[in-house]
Amino acid sequence: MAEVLHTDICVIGGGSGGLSVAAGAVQMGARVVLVEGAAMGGDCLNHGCVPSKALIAAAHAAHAMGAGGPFGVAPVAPEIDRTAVRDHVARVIAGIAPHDSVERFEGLGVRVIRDWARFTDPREVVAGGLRIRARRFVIATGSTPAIPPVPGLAQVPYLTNETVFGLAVRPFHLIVLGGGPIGMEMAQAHRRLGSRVTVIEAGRPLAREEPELAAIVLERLRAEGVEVIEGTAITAVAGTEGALNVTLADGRRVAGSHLLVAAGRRPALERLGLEAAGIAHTDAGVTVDARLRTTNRRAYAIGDAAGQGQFTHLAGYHAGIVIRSAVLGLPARVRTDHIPRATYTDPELAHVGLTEAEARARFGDRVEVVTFPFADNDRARATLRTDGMVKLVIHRGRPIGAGIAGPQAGELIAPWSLAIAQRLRLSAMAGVVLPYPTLAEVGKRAAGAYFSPKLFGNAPLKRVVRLVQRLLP
Ligand SMILES: Cc1cc2nc3c(=O)[nH]c(=O)nc-3n(C[C@H](O)[C@H](O)[C@H](O)COP(=O)(O)OP(=O)(O)OC[C@H]3O[C@@H](n4cnc5c(N)ncnc54)[C@H](O)[C@@H]3O)c2cc1C
Ligand SMILES: NC(=O)c1ccc[n+]([C@@H]2O[C@H](COP(=O)([O-])OP(=O)(O)OC[C@H]3O[C@@H](n4cnc5c(N)ncnc54)[C@H](O)[C@@H]3O)[C@@H](O)[C@H]2O)c1
Repeated sequence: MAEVLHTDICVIGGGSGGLSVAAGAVQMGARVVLVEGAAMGGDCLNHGCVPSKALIAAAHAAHAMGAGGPFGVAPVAPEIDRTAVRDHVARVIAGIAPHDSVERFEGLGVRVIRDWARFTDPREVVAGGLRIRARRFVIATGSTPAIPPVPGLAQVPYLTNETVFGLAVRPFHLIVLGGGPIGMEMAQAHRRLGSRVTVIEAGRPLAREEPELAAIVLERLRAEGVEVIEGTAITAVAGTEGALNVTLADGRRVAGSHLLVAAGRRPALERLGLEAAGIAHTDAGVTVDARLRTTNRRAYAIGDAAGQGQFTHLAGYHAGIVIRSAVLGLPARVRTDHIPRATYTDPELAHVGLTEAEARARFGDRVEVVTFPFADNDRARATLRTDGMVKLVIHRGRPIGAGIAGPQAGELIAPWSLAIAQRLRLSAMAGVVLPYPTLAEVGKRAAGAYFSPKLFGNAPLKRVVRLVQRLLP
């Protein structure tokens, strides 16, 4: 008979969400068991955010060597050692790994079990030869690459986010299936590292984003030589290692050396035995309420497994909600309107709140939109990075959506995340004083663009000003 382990909180999955719950809960005094079946740190550290941003940084360095011409700096062709690039990515992961390690978590007082967890009944999980009975369970099992049912795909060697960062060779011609954030980030990075790249997207690339902002990114990718075929799906795949052929819905064929499948994600639930615990789920993820509680009152689901979006910062935010609820007993509820997202292409693409289309569907004609181009920002001009735009969606004097395409958009979205989270008035964003010359001024100027027509060219205001000027001593 297996040993029974009693605990307050059992966290299943040691990725972005699960580690945050475990660290927070144990340091507040709860007894915590953490079960992780693969590498500590989850997708973000091992196969996602961290390696992708490290690869993008290497690609940026390569691109910069050929981009100095307009500054009077003669471009040179970079010599790229793909083994060294792969090692750089691995070193970045290894540098962060201690923060997510078994040793650190055991040092905090968490009991870490390295195994796959499975529910056997509504209040018991088995893992590592133990029966874990917990007051509360937190399902934080993340997601895995969705592999579309394309004929022939299962028979060819293809890459996913779980294998692409281990490549030590330069793909001669990388075909990317899917033009979402993963597909586009990887397409540009590989192009800059010397591969020919073709992205094939069934619908619109970066479809979730404001179309005019996505268009800025797409134009740049195409200008760098990434071929983007949109509006047609891959319907068949054939070939062997190094010699692959894909057939498109419109009959076209594309031949390439490697294929990266970036067709979305599916929640990693299959190992969990959710039925035994009475936990309902759909293809999108575990069914949760506004407090992230599942249909089993002892269990919560967070992060990618909860199917409400796939971002590390969302998983971290979910963790905070669960800590307040399961550790402190407070009735914390999730908000979704203030969660930002960024895609780390160059230029970057970032958004928080509603898009214009979403806002119009909700508020109709009461929505106002202003835009401001990076071309009118002095820092962008000085650095020759004028390809970009800020787009603000405004309702009753408050920003309810902000999108940015441009250099450092992922950083520049920060004040808008605060503004939307705190429901600040747009006047606060227009009135802030920022250092000159910074890219951050594009946000302030966009907010100012909303007020300019109301202040300048306003006939009643002009009459008041003339009167004041007559009366002033
Ligand atoms: C290529 C790529 C790039 C990305 N870039 C970004 C980015 O720049 N910014 C961003 O915010 N997000 C990014 N993401 C998304 C981000 O990685 C995820 O949203 C995040 O990792 C989700 O955290 P999580 O805790 O829900 O799951 P994960 O971090 O995936 O952790 C889940 C863990 O649970 C474990 N597990 C699963 N089942 C079981 C079980 N039955 N028992 C025990 N353990 C189990 C898994 O092994 C895994 O370690 C990217 C994703 C990819 C694929
Ligand atoms: N910077 C970031 O924060 C970041 C980066 C990468 C990933 N992520 C997260 O990971 C999630 C998944 O990203 P993703 O890019 O894999 O998924 P996605 O769902 O955003 O995009 C997948 C695309 O593949 C297309 N597709 C599917 N089948 C196809 C076929 N047979 N032929 C051609 N196209 C096909 C779909 O139309 C879709 O546009 C993102 O939504 C995001 O939440 C975040």
